[in-house]
Amino acid sequence: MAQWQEVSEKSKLHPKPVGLVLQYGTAGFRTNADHLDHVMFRMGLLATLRSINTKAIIGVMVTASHNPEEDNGVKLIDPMGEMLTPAWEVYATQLANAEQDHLITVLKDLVQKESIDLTNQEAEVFVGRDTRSSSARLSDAVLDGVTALDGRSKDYGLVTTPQLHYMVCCCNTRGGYGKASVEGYYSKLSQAFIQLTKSAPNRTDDQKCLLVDGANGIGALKLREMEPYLQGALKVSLFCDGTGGKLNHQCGADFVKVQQNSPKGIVMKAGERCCSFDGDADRIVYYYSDDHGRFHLLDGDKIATLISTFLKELLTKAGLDLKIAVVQTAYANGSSTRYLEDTMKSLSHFVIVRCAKTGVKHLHHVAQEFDIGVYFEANGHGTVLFSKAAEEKIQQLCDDSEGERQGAATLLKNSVDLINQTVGDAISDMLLIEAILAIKGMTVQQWDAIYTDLPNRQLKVKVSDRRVIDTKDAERKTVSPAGLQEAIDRLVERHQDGRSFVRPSGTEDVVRVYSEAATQESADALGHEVSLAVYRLAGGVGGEPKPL
Ligand SMILES: CC(=O)N[C@H]1[C@@H](OP(=O)(O)O)O[C@H](CO)[C@@H](O)[C@@H]1O
Ligand SMILES: [Mg+2]
Repeated sequence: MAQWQEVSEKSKLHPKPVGLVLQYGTAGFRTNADHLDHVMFRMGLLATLRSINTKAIIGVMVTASHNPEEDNGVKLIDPMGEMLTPAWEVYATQLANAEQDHLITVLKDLVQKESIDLTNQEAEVFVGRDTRSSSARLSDAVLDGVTALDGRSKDYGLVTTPQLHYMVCCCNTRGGYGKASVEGYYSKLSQAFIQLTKSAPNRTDDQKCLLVDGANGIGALKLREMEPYLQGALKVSLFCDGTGGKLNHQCGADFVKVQQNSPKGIVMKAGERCCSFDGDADRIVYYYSDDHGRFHLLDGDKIATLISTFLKELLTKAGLDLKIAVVQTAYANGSSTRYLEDTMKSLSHFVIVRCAKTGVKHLHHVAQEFDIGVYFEANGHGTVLFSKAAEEKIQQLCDDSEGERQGAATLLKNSVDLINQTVGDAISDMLLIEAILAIKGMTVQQWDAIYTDLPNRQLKVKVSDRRVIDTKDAERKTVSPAGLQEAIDRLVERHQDGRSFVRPSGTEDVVRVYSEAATQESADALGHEVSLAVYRLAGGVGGEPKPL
């Protein structure tokens, strides 16, 4: 059993800056890398306790995703590869913020509350990291934390966030989900992709080509490693591969989505299919430039539409009666929701549509309620979940049917294998999208034309305390401060197809404002008007928001 005195001594080697307070945000802790050594050590402790508590392997990923290179962060992974359960986020925050002389009290409290038996209990933690210059020393701090509580650890070194989620799930299912190695990951996904694209025999070399922006991060490294496994079934031209530019700087999925523009320096031919990963390769967005040089973004909403249509068509062909749902957030473009709810229904492709709070953990949870749950945030983070029963029915049909039904079931089965169900995965999502486009013989323009996005705008407002804003209805309405929702309602009414909502960010000290309307001018004006209302009613600081 670990000696508390010893843990306390070891913790002194990872000193906490006195007074520093951090929150476990939408996706773990994230801040300047210089302030995180103690957090990493303590997350090593927490992961070890969680491992004892769940009798399973827990993952710790050192990354700050799409943040600048100077930042870093940590994400914890639960037994089935999903994100850490919210109940333990509270402990994570308490541990990260405890001053040195209070740390053991907080640990003992946790052990007592969760009835963790520290005697003769095995614990194992998997650790991975992204390519940031600070990540190696920070992941060493995590490993120190695990050792301090006598846990075992396995250091996977440089991996994408979804690869580490996959490893955790593989091991905890005793190989049921796959082989827990990067080679196992590459083989599983590549095989499924090759099988799927065999159903598109007329694919031209042109259709096999894809331009990939690796955000100068881990995704670029890993995609390059994976290429031989794909055996030419996909021809990737990789740029922002980390050899020259800076991580996430003027490139990557977040840059492309927020700027609604291509990464700096990339040369795109008209109509050429391009995609961008984010800094830890758990997000992806697609885009292309048309004959007039106009930029077209295909975000998480367009991806969810493509995937759910594909799956729904296969279910119909296979004669499988499985409930399929698409889970979005309030940031989903209104056109996508209308398309999913109305147009697909009229095409006899009925899917259930749900709205969850921002943050993948919320979407994942809702998606688990259905036979098949497709979930995507508008920014390109998402995946598909299949229930055990759904997977079994698909497998059974592969074995027992013939002809068109068996063909459809086999495509479904290969899709299940290609999808990383633990978490959004840029590489897995990319391969699935490429396979769907190939099988449907669809160009990126045709995909884009499924529906037209409503013009929209995302803005940020600084307030003295963003917690004064409370929301309901999956963040689509505010309940406080008083009068804000009424003000937003009045402003929205003045714009054709207007919609707007505000919520406190979980990763930055700002209030986010979203607006959409029939024209860009209108969306921008509405965004500005709502920003002003937030500024006036929710304690804005600094100068008043200016019109765009
Ligand atoms: C509008 C938006 O894109 N919000 C992002 C952002 O959360 P905020 O709570 O909005 O800061 O970071 C999250 C973690 O990466 C991501 O899940 C989420 O979608
Ligand atoms: Mg990310």
